[in-house]
Amino acid sequence: MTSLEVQNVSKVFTVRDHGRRARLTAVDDVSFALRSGETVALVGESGSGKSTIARMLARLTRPTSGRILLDGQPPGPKRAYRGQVQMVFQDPFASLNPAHSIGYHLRRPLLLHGRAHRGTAAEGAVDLLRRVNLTPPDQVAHRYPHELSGGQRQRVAIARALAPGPRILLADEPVSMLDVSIRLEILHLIDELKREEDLAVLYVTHDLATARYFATSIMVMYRGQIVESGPSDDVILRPAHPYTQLLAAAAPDPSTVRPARESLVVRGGKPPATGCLFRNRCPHAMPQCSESVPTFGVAGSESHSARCWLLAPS
Ligand SMILES: Nc1ncnc2c1ncn2[C@@H]1O[C@H](COP(=O)(O)OP(=O)(O)OP(=O)(O)O)[C@@H](O)[C@H]1O
Repeated sequence: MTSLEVQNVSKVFTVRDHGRRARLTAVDDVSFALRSGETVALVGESGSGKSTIARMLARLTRPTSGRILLDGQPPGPKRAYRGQVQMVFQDPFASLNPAHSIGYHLRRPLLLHGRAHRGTAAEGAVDLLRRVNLTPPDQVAHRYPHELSGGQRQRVAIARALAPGPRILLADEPVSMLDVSIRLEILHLIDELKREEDLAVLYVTHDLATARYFATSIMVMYRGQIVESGPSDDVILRPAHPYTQLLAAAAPDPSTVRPARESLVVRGGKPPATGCLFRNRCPHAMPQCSESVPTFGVAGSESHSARCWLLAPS
């Protein structure tokens, strides 16, 4: 069983604020694990730090502090790590090179990661296209990105991510740029591949409905922190943190899929710098919320917890 463990990871960016250098904590002391055969959804509004987490796991950016362990070990060289951990990006239009054929996009990682040699790479590419249901695969291999629809391109991006034979797939808003009508197909494809290949999947999304449907567990992020996590149904049906409650109340009917970017955005005044970062938007804020934010278990579920004083045992 493969696992990717995130231990107390933080990411601080240096940004310019009115011409002065300032520190922006994009991810603040986050811990969780991804395991084979499970999808973990990371949900939260825009700017909460979801992509920064995915990018740190893909080793596209370094954590400022904390550790990421692959099967209990500090990850080795980047190429070997990328053979195990692959990412699918949000924008299928930007992620493929218009100058190269689809077959080229797939042969390259097969060769680079030693999964094929010159004589077998073309066949390997066709096999990958078959696995993501792009038919007829031998013809699709000769096409160029501009000849494909957004959904087909995202299937190619998924095929390319599968090429090195990864154990972990990071899917950063994989359907948010696609036509609503094909989003579920792509999410079902990722789900099928997860089951067939026993992948561990991180699903980054704004959308609570698909998070609940496709993920084993959900983590809710607010301003760089995971404020609630637990089994998907528990988090959505019995949200414990006032922020999750707000998201769940604003979410669409779970049987439909729509871009939830707008629906998840809730408004408030200037955010606090310490204590509970949500307290200025919280209808239940108490004096102790300005001091510390402990994590409490939610009664009735072993793995459901939230960072909120409302859950303190009386
Ligand atoms: N390279 C960077 N330099 C400076 N700030 C950054 C950088 N990347 C991200 N940030 C900031 O970090 C915070 C978290 O951004 P991130 O993209 O991780 O959020 P997100 O939850 O993925 O948002 P979205 O859903 O819009 O993609 C934001 O305030 C963002 O502006």
